[in-house]
Amino acid sequence: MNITNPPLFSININRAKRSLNTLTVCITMVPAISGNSNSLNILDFVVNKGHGVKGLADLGLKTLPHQYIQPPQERFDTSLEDATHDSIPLIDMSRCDDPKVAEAVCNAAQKWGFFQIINHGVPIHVLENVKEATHGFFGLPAEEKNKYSKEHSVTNNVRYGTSFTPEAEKALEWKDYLSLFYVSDDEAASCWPPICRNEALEYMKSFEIVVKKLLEILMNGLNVKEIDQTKESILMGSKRINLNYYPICPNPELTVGVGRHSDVSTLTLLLQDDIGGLYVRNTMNMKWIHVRPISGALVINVGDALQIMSNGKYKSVEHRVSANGSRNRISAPIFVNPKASDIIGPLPEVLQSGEKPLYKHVLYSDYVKHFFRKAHDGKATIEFAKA
Ligand SMILES: COc1cc(/C=C/C(=O)SCCNC(=O)CCNC(=O)[C@H](O)C(C)(C)COP(=O)(O)OP(=O)(O)OC[C@H]2O[C@@H](n3cnc4c(N)ncnc43)[C@H](O)[C@@H]2OP(=O)(O)O)ccc1O
Ligand SMILES: O=C(O)CCC(=O)C(=O)O
Ligand SMILES: [Fe+2]
Repeated sequence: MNITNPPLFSININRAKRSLNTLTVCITMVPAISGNSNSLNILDFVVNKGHGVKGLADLGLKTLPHQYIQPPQERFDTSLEDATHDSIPLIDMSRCDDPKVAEAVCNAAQKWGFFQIINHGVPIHVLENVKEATHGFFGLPAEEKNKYSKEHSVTNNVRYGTSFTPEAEKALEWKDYLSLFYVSDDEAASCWPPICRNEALEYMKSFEIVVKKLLEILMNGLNVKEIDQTKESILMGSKRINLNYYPICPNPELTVGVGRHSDVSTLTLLLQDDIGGLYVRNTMNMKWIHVRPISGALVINVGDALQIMSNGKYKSVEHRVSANGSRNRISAPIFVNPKASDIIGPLPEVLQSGEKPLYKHVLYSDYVKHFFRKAHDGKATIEFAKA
């Protein structure tokens, strides 16, 4: 990575004084992070002490710490990117039994890997509640949030973190997250943070019907006529909700909110607020398309598990998120996945006609662990399953 002249930190004291918590942080942390090469202290403040990038933003930094400076080829040139007028398909699910809707869903999954849906049946108040609960969680003091970090969480199923894999990344990403893996209502009631657990659970449950419908349509497009119990487990045997928080960034042009990656899920359903910043690769010309926020809509994308099961027919497309210089952004993806113990590979129905398998069979948890052990690297994860 090419980093020249790492910027010095400068802190806006008035902004930092706005809350007592932040003031405490400010007094105790300024000496520790005011150098220009003190990477250990930034990591300590953001990762170990659990302040996250929100903690940095609350200090009112005027320049981005050098640890967040991405190499030039990974940065955003939003003037170029917003100039492309392509957009991913928008599909109205109110007549989801209409063959035209099924055709639109299958075409979008093949051509774009991404689409937005409206009239999906998830009540607006459920979406609004989870957005509010996300702001609630990230607004908690660092000590509270840090109870859910990898080091302190009572379970692996609940994890508060920052960036993606800080220990493996050459440059960090400007995002904090809370990841909630669903095991049971009882486990959620005892382990998920009280400030967002009911809202996250209600959100996850309200999706069940539309997820099943989408998978039924997509399976039909692969000649899979019935989703029996085995298929149901492989397609949607596990669910994870992430609540993502992208605070205001002092130099958004130098960093990313999330780097280029594809999801390892079967399908991802994503709720974003009205701020924007999600970009999807147009695989036909390799340009980036902005996913325009549409009130009440959900963004759907194919994940690697479905690309593998469909033998490449449905595309798990690279996407990334920009950082924002003026507004805090949140998003809430639900990752619908195989179970960790499932073996995934191209479905027999897809290979029936003699098509050559592009992927081998892999244990799904091995695939996910491979994804989580490295930094974001575009479409490289799927190499792990190449035949
Ligand atoms: C955070 O920023 C992100 C996240 C994403 C996510 C995109 C997705 O598509 S998430 C969907 C993933 N699928 C599942 O969770 C369902 C299946 N589950 C499993 O296979 C397992 O539960 C497991 C996730 C592999 C964890 O199994 P476990 O036995 O508990 O293994 P560990 O040893 O604890 O973890 C393995 C390895 O992964 C790291 N890790 C685990 N959970 C998370 C998490 N929620 N977030 C980040 N990293 C996680 C963990 O640190 C371990 O690494 P080690 O180096 O410590 O061994 C997309 C974009 C983003 O920016
Ligand atoms: O925040 C977003 O819009 C997308 C986040 C994302 O790609 C992810 O969490 O996998
Ligand atoms: Fe993603």
